[in-house]
Amino acid sequence: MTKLLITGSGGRMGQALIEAGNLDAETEVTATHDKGEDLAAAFSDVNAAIDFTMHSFTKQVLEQALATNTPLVIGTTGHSDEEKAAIVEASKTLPIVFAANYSIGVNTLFWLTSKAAQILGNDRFDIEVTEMHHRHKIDAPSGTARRLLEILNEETGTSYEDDVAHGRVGNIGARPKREIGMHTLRGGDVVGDHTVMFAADGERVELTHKASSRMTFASGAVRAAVWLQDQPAGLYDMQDVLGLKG
Ligand SMILES: NC(=O)C1=CN([C@@H]2O[C@H](COP(=O)(O)OP(=O)(O)OC[C@H]3O[C@@H](n4cnc5c(N)ncnc54)[C@H](OP(=O)(O)O)[C@@H]3O)[C@@H](O)[C@H]2O)C=CC1
Ligand SMILES: O=C(O)C1=N[C@H](C(=O)O)C[C@H](O)C1
Repeated sequence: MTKLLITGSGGRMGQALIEAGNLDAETEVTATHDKGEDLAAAFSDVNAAIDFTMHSFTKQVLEQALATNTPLVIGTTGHSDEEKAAIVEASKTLPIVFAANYSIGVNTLFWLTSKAAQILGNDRFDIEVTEMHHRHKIDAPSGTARRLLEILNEETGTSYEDDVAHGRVGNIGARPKREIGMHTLRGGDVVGDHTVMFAADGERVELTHKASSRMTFASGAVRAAVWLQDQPAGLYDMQDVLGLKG
């Protein structure tokens, strides 16, 4: 039985993770942590920790995971480059899964996006990405959309800094071929929608994923925590857990 710590236990994902961790036959949630509580005590007797909280809190979670040699699943999004570098550094001595999205459907969307970009390219096809989330989400674009853009950048030889256009306004002129449009929508209780669109003269391909329950992310993260028990130190993502690489 894998003993799990869930940080951010009072949050939307924290609640789903407690449910998923106690539903899985191989895991049990034996420790929880929320703001203001003793983090070191929470890490004292667990086999893995799952963190879906706030980007600025990750540093403290990494410190405790390193101090107690506890494998870590990170679902939090919105990290700065410096915060991401701290995760990479910690993964030299600790097994860590760090993924913008733990649903099997979105990880299939990542794979499909890569294949579609290889086949269609960005010469005849214009590439646009949209995402929509609930009104409470604090980072934009979503971590999942950032990962989709990374994949599209890799496949088309474009860059996030130079070629991604975040929304459009005014007399912007005709669309440059290399441009990838990124459009963020926020409203209501939307759990998470992502679309990658390839639009050409005469035809259009749209790849869409819509999450309707946070349990899809939570059960994926619990699966990642169980998988992590047998892994050496290193930085992994959900594609590794699902065996979708290669
Ligand atoms: N990778 C994936 O598959 C998914 C990732 N996410 C990501 O997970 C994160 C959390 O999302 P969500 O659950 O909706 O957010 P919530 O705001 O509902 O929950 C965040 C939780 O973290 C706690 N928290 C915030 N700051 C701190 C801190 N400094 N110290 C300790 N605890 C803290 C909050 O406590 P308090 O309420 O007291 O502030 C709250 O319990 C986001 O980054 C989101 O993008 C979400 C879904 C799927
Ligand atoms: O904050 C959320 O809710 C979500 N965040 C993740 C992201 O930023 O991609 C994953 C999911 O779409 C829900």
